[in-house]
Amino acid sequence: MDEQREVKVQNPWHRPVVIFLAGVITGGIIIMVAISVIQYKPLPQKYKYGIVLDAGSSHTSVFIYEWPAEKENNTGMVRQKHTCNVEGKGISSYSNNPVGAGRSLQKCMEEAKKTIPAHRHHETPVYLGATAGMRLLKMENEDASEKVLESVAHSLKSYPFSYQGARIITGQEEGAFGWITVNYLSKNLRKPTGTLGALDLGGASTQITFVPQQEIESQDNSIDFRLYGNNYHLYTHSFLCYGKDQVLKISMGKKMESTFKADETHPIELKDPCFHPGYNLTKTAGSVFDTPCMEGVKMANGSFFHVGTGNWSQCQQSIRKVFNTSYCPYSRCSFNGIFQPSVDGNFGAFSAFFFVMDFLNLTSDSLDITKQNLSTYCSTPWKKIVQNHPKTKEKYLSEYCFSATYILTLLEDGYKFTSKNWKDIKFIKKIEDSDAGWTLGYMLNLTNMIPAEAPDTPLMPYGGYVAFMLLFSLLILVLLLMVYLYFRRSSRTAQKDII
Ligand SMILES: Nc1ncnc2c1ncn2[C@@H]1O[C@H](COP(=O)(O)OP(=O)(O)O)[C@@H](O)[C@H]1O
Ligand SMILES: [Ca+2]
Repeated sequence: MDEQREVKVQNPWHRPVVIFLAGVITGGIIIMVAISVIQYKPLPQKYKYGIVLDAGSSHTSVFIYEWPAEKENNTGMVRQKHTCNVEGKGISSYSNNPVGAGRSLQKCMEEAKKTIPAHRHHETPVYLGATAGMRLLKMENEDASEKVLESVAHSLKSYPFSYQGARIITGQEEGAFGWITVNYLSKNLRKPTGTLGALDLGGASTQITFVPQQEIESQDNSIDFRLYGNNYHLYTHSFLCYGKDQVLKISMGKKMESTFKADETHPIELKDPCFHPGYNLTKTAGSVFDTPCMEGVKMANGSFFHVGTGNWSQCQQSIRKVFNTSYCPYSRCSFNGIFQPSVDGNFGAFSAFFFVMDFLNLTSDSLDITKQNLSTYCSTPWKKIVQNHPKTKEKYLSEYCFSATYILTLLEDGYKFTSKNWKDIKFIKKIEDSDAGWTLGYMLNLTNMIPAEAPDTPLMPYGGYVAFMLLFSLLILVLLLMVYLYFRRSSRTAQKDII
């Protein structure tokens, strides 16, 4: 009996104190895991907002962006929540009525107030960036351009948002921020993979931006960025007056200059291969020559009949005349003496590049097939075109043949794309529900949302962390149980041996 009692006393697992301590340790581990899991659980998502107005030459669009507050420095987190197209023309058309420019924004800004939760209004930045239409107005009439900018600024300040400025952005900014937008949305910026070049076509200017293989020979065309720990050396150029609306005016002006000299009788007929056969509209010379882009072209006046002949190759011949390729002060040029390295890698072509090519179903064929299809389209009678597209605005409809011919000529003769790398051009409108364009990149830059260095990332993702903690604590429990069972068995064996 005495021996048995001694053994019982020697076996520590039978002591209530030890059992109590084991319970406390196990409970402590469970509480520790529970607290750390709850502590690091992501808080319910809080969203922040930003507004950018794209005051283009033809119209103004309001973009509302949204992003989770605690993830603002991660690539691809900002998304487009809402867009609103301002009624009427672009702000540069209000040169004779500047107050009207500010007033035109009202409807869309009221919509923005409804879209963004009221408690976020005061911290939501609003930016307005004006592009080539306002650049041209500034060249023509600086005073009028300032009055228009004052008017839109005054209008934007009357809303409860955080007004951050209304200005004309430079062509380099327009190109570079378009490039940032498409690469941010494609999540290319933190990966070692290549980037996407950006091609933007507007009504009054066009931009080309990409990472070149060759050295950039002109300082004006070079932009450097450090984003997420990577250095980017970009080539960019913006051609003022080479948006599709201005090129249409220039090429019509040039045609008028050459035909109207020979024929003095009024009203004059302007035969145009870029318009469909059967198209015939009376236009005024003033509506063609109302631009500073027509320098050196002899001005016509009065009205004329704009008559379509629908001949694609003649149309291309007439468009080629707007590119000056007679001089180049560098090793290679696109046109008008502007340096351009050879195009390299994939390109996203957006805004009017997309609108036009998508409308004509010309976004996925080889360059040769695209030309053939466009040629057939241009020679289709105007009557039939209208019948086939009763809902499309006739002004847009009448210009698609011209616009697509200009696009092919700009890409092939201007930028030197070939039938080999034609497939590298992707005609895009949106990437992941956000429009391709300069506005997103502009906002990301001004709100410092793209850090120069890669932000620190946790050792493991949240899900992995929770799973790890749970498994680890389960392992400790199992170990404790095994030790307990082992000691219990060995103490029983010891007891039996003694008996
Ligand atoms: N659905 C459409 N079809 C064809 N062209 C369009 C369509 N929507 C917009 N556009 C054209 O896209 C161009 C947009 O240019 P915009 O951004 O206003 O000028 P910029 O960038 O030169 O200041 C304009 O030429 C406009 O007519
Ligand atoms: Ca534009």
